[in-house]
Amino acid sequence: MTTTQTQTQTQTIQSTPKLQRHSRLSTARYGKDGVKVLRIVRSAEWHEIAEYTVTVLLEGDIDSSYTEADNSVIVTTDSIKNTINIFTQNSAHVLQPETFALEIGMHFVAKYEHIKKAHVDLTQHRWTRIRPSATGTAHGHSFRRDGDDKRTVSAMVDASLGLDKIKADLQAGLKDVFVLKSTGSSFDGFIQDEFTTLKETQDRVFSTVIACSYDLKLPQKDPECFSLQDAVDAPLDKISDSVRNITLDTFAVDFSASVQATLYTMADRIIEANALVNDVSYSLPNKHYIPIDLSFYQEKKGAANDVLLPTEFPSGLITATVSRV
Ligand SMILES: O=c1[nH]c(=O)c2[nH]c(=O)[nH]c2[nH]1
Repeated sequence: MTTTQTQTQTQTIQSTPKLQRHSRLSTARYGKDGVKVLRIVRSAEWHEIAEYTVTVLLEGDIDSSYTEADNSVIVTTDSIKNTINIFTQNSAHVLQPETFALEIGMHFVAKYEHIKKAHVDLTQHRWTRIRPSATGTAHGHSFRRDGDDKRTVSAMVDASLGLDKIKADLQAGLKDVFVLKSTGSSFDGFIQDEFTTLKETQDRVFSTVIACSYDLKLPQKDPECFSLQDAVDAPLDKISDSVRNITLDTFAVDFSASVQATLYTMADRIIEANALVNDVSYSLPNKHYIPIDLSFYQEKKGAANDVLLPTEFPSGLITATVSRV
């Protein structure tokens, strides 16, 4: 193609009249999803590690990138990924997931004037120190993935009113905590009508994959403006441990009258034990294990329900948010 041909084509494209608009942009948020990082914090023989999957989404004066093909307002998602990697290397808070997420969010609203909000979601994968049998003590640099469950953080930094009036929303939680108790759970007294086939039971398997999220109300030195120090000063790891322990202890020890009742007890205890937590949400799928009828084979009819069929779907799904009174 000659230069003249190229120019003519370019002119044709540029002179295309703008289409009449039938819409407006209501909301827009963009960024990088699923950025995976492992940080090693080295100190002689003792290493600390943190593995995260991070999502950063930005909001602000970016509408023209959608409506006018104006890329001049775009901090590329590639740069967002690079920023996460660089903060993972340089941050003094990298081992404290809530503070780390807030720090990344603060960076984007401070660095780019037209970026008003940053949403940082972070999942922390479990690594626990191996205790070699020769010593019985925690090893300095060897770890094992002791479970699928993860710690979660969802941080939002809002500088819409200016950098001297920053607001921060912070939720933390856990997810993918797969638990099962083989007794200590009943379910009866529910509505009986022409749609009901479920039998009442005083003894059933209770299994669920726990997802829990709690809002954190951080005390602020300056009530008008959030600062990272507010997160540094808060006992965030202690709260996380407390939520995990209460959730697992309640599930294990309490007799369950229903998934709903167990959910409420867990959340109520978390609010009682943690002054900075005012709202707790749970999502508890009821993973049904259905007794397999072996009465055709067993000598004794109605043999104990010791063999069950694990079913993934359909599952019940019990959710709620519980708030401080
Ligand atoms: O704990 C339960 N809650 C329900 O709402 C329900 N529904 C159901 O079929 N089984 C159960 N179990």
